[in-house]
Amino acid sequence: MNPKISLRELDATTQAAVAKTRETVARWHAELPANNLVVWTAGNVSQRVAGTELFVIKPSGVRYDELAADNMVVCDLEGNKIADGTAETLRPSSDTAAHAYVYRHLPQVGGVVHTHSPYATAFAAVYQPIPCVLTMIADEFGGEIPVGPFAIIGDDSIGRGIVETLRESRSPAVLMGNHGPFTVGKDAKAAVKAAVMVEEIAKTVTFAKSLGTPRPIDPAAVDALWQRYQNVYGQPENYPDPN
Ligand SMILES: O=C(CO)[C@@H](O)[C@H](O)COP(=O)(O)O
Repeated sequence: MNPKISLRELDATTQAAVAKTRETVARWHAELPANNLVVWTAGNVSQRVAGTELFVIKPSGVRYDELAADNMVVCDLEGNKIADGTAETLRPSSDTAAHAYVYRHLPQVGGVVHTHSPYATAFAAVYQPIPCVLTMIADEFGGEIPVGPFAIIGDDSIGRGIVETLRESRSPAVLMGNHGPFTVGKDAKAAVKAAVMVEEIAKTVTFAKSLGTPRPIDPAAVDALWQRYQNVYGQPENYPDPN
């Protein structure tokens, strides 16, 4: 707990930004069960509060149908809950330290997601990177999806493993060994999309392996696919985003 920071004593602009981020993070948690990425409470989403040293994350162990903006927990970038208006006893996600480490060390990251989605987690269990054998992998991940080191929850070791692995890759997803996928993005929506996509392609590659040997895409083609998808696909930046 960081009692030194009290939400109601922050300026009105920051309070408004926190309120908007709480709504956003609550909304994107609903996509985890909706996309079959979690069972029970086994996954979490966070988003940096733009322009501040704060981020918002779900409360630990709370069912997705009980999550709402007003029970989203506000933390400083060390992962300490601030006096955010929720009950003092309401604890942030057990992965808060990992999310906080990512925000401290990857300033371009605005959203983090962790799940135990079955197909991606199976690759984490056998320490197998997901090879770049599909155009959708090249589009979204820019190459193979890497495996990160095993680390026990409770300190900065998971976060350090995520950051050190992602720094060596274009991928917004890392399969933490013996644990499961963590994904990052410019915001919670982008990180949730990466979590949905990594599970989908892990499933397809698993099926492909049962049919034969998946064939990696030529690296030059991967680069071309990734550049197009990142810079041309979809609508221009100013397209009105309802979320
Ligand atoms: O991997 C773990 C626990 O080992 C966590 O990811 C939980 O599965 C989700 O925890 P909360 O966000 O509900 O604390």
